[in-house]
Amino acid sequence: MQTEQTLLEQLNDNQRQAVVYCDGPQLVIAGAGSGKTRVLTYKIAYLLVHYDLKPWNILALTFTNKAANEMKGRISGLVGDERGRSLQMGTFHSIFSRILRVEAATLGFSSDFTIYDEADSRSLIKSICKQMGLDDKTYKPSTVHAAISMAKNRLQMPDDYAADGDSLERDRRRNMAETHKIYRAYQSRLRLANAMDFDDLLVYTYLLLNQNEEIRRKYAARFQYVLVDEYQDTNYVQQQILWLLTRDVRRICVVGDDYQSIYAFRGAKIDNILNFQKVYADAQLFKLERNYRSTKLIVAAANSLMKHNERQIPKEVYSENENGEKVKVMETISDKREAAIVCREIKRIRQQEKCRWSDFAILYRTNAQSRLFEEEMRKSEVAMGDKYRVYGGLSFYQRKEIKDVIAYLRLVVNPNDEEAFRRIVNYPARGIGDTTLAKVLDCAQQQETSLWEVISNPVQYQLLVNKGTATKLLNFRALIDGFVAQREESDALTLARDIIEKSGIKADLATDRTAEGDSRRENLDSLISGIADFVQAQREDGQEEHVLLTDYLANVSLMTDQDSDDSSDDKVTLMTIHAAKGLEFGTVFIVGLEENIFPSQMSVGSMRELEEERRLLYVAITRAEKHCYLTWAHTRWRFGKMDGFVNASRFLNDIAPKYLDVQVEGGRGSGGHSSYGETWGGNSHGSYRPWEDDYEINKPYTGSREWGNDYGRRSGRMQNSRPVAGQFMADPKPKITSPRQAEQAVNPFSPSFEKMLRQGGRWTKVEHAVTNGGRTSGSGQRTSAPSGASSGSSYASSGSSGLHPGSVVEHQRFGRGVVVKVEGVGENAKATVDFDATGRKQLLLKFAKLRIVG
Ligand SMILES: Nc1ncnc2c1ncn2[C@@H]1O[C@H](COP(=O)(O)OP(=O)(O)OP(=O)(O)O)[C@@H](O)[C@H]1O
Repeated sequence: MQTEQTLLEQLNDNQRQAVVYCDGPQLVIAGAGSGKTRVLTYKIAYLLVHYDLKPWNILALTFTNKAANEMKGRISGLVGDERGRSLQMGTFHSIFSRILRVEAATLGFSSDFTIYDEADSRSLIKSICKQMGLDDKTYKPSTVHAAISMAKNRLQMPDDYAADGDSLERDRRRNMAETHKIYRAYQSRLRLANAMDFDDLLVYTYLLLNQNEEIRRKYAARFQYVLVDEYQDTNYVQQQILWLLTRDVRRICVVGDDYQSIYAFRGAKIDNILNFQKVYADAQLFKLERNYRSTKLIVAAANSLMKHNERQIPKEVYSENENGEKVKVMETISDKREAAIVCREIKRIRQQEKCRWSDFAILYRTNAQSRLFEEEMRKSEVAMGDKYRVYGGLSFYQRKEIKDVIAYLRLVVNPNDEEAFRRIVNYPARGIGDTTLAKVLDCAQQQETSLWEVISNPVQYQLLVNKGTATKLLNFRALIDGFVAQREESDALTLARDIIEKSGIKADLATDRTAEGDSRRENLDSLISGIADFVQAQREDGQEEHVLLTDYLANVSLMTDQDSDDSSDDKVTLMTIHAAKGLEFGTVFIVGLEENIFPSQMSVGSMRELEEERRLLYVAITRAEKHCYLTWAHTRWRFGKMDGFVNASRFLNDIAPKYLDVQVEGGRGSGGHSSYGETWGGNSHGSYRPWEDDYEINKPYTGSREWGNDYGRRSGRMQNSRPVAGQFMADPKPKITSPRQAEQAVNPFSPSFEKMLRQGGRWTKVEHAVTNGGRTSGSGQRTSAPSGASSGSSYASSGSSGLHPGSVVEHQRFGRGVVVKVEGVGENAKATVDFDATGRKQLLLKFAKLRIVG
């Protein structure tokens, strides 16, 4: 246990001031890496030691359960286990779901309500659309759910929504005019199922506190001090709940960084942090600006990026660490090369600095981008197949076999749970088909009751099924009833084991002798181990003898993205930037810095969204301690074809060039200050000369160019206007998976592929795409005319046609030059060109697209 004195000694001046100020509302703006967690942890310890507050009177809200557990552990270390354990600390959802269970009756729910996850919500919407006769291609469940979720985030209930002209108009424009009716049906089905979705946990907490003054006072009095982490990512409802809880005593401390607000797509409102001092007029502002994590140059680069955002609280984050090296920008010819180069760099740095695999992270905008890196790592010559871990994709709890068992557990706890019922009523198969289920559903709808009620009283609800089906339904009911009866005596572990056995799931899985079947059985074992762990942990925490299923389910359903992260492995991390929030790594690669990927296509039309994308890049850069790389590729495969309109991300132009060391594939960087250009071009790598084989024939490019100006010009004038599908949006719920099997990908430079292109006549289109930086079409037409280019110019094709000594040509990177010699034919056609700025080069025409300008 530490004394107040020793606690405060571990903080810098600004951190200490933020910790000891407890007289009223407080806003702590904490720059990246400035010790936000430390301040929160120590402040709570200080409240316990100096003010002798009782731990249950302190409410601390975090972004993930993991963060809460870590903080609890650290506080216990400072002030002792007993006090640490009793703190009210967790995510908004987990803390408020506990309150809702206690107060459920006031809201007309029973305390055993189920929490529907995203998949449940979508499945329910799908079922409603089906019943309403709406096409689920027009009314995509995910889109409808997003609309409902956003409405809830605005505290707009079905009646408000139906009366809101703007919402109705927007839905009409999207051909989804019936959304308000779906919303109404959705809310009523949730209620019949005694279920709440994630958003409801907040909405009902708000309604509970707002409509019941006595209850509000009770909790306002209980939570004498409220602390909130990551305040920049709170939404409107969360802010409203906090106001209800703190408006009397106003002892609230919010910590956050407006620069790191990246969850607007989930409803987060940066205005909460920007306007905190308006809402709490007497709030004191504290700024933590010293970054302990990164080198000076990384911090400076990140700051320079943020100068381009208008909406912000001004701050000057600084570092007292060493200068370090500039942020490296790597421009590669293709997405495959990008992956190859990143892997090579990881190996080089690891060997040079004797660091661990886990010191590296590859961060991308969307989950789909991980595939190429996985493929590269799995190549035998790269041999990193077991050295990486992908976070994303299907989480453990989303796997079918796990969802099946959880559905049984849910139904036992809350037999009215419609989604659980529908999932398992005929799993394992017991002869209750879709037609029967549809009848039960219709009956429940007409009688405004749950599916369970209908099968419990089929006669009363006039369920019209034949005798055989009625018996099957009764048997199912008896099976579940048996577990319900057992629920009070058995703990969660025993009950889960019994359910797997008696429901027939175990027998069903036993029949599957495939590798897939093995993995399903292993997953079930793992689920059981998880339940055993939970039961054990609860007992160690002094919970009662029987750890109830309700507690386990509440815990599982509120797991957040990062909660199952086991970062103890020594592996390279591959994850989206959203998932990397709050983490730090020695070396960070931020990949795919291209227009329409980062920033995403969805954001480029709106200033606010662009600013959010810029903040996302800020978050990514500030994860790096020592080395930070920004990479982009001239060509990228998407949706099974090469995207030949790739431009560098406009954000590269936002970072002050003096903090960047630009490396162009095949040549030295523009910075000229780094020795890195040498190794990159291939000189000091000995045998590794990446470009000579597949791109430029002669020596690597050794010239320089003005990165900043060039990108400004290019991204400005050659915007890609093609739509990009949702696959490239941020995955709102990144999940952890093991490395997955390599998928088949087409290698743009493989012999067979080239042959295919030549034969299929797509070659011209693709080869233009390779290097002409945004101009389109096989005929050499451009979608937008680059400034200074003559409108009559044409491209040299894969052969040498059109090119002859004396031709004046333009190359995207080397600039203008005069052709000296043309030799070879077809595939092997080469040209020797004297470039004004960069000297003589010999180029393979099939790759080095030259535009003939004179
Ligand atoms: N006063 C201090 N003295 C030494 N190290 C510190 C101090 N405060 C924080 N640190 C260290 O700085 C690093 C960053 O701290 P922390 O993770 O709390 O930052 P953060 O503000 O939460 O960062 P971010 O918002 O970027 O995720 C940690 O390694 C932490 O131990």
